[in-house]
Amino acid sequence: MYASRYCASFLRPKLPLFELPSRRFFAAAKFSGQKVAGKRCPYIFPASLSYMSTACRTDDPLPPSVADKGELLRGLETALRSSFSSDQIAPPPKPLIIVISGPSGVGKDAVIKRLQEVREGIHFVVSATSRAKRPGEVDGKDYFFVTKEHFLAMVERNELLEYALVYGDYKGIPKQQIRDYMSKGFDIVLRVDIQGVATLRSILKDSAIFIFLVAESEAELVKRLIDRKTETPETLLVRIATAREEVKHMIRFDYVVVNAQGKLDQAVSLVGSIIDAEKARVRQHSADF
Ligand SMILES: Nc1ncnc2c1ncn2[C@@H]1O[C@H](COP(=O)(O)OP(=O)(O)OP(=O)(O)O)[C@@H](O)[C@H]1O
Repeated sequence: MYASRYCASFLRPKLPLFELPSRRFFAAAKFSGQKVAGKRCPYIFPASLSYMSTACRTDDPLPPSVADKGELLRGLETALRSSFSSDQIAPPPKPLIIVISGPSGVGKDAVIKRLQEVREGIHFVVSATSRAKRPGEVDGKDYFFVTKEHFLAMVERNELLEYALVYGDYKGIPKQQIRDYMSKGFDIVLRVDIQGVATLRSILKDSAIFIFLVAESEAELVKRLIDRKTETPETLLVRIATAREEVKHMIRFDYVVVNAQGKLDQAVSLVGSIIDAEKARVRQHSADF
């Protein structure tokens, strides 16, 4: 495992408490930055220390024994006058809110479903809707299917983060569900129609990431909608006309992901990479609503 061994040098005169590591592994080097085995030592201890020391790698394949490593570590701690902390250096990533939007039929549901299958710790917030259930949809899984009256009562009680009237039906996001899952450490995925994006941006600002899903072309999007067999020619027309308008709002998003025909996994993998990158940010998103 060790391609090289460590060597260090410690100038003896000012090291009263310090035991020199065994000579078997540590060749003496006279001062920081000195060449050892033909290489300049990359690690240089501050010159303000009461002595100078260096640690560098040579090409010697022999690893130091466990005892020697322990000895070296203790020596380094003594030199630094503090022990090495085992605390995590990077702060633990905070749960994210990921907003996914895009034209009707682009594959929002398909991408989210697959993302949940391949990635742990994702909670897809189940929206409430007043639209009728489509064949195969499950109440509480795909949506909470409620009556228009029930939906408006939820609005009245301020239970929704955002809601909109989409193609004659209400759709909205229950706040409590987000709070509950974020407190358990889950990343939250919200699926909203384009008109909800502007509202969510104004509420969540930079505390969420906004991903716009597109097909590779308009022609592919139309084919996909036809193949889904859920639309009449009239509703198809409305969805396609709306999709044309929606693409103009891409600028509101942080990322655009192409969900190309037959390449669902590629789109899902890109969404996963975006989430990973966002979690590695130094200044993390923090939601407060
Ligand atoms: N990459 C893909 N390749 C082929 N077919 C896909 C792809 N992604 C999704 N589909 C299919 O396209 C159809 C539309 O997908 P989906 O219902 O997920 O879209 P949506 O954006 O959620 O639509 P809506 O907003 O109307 O609910 C579905 O039949 C789905 O299985």
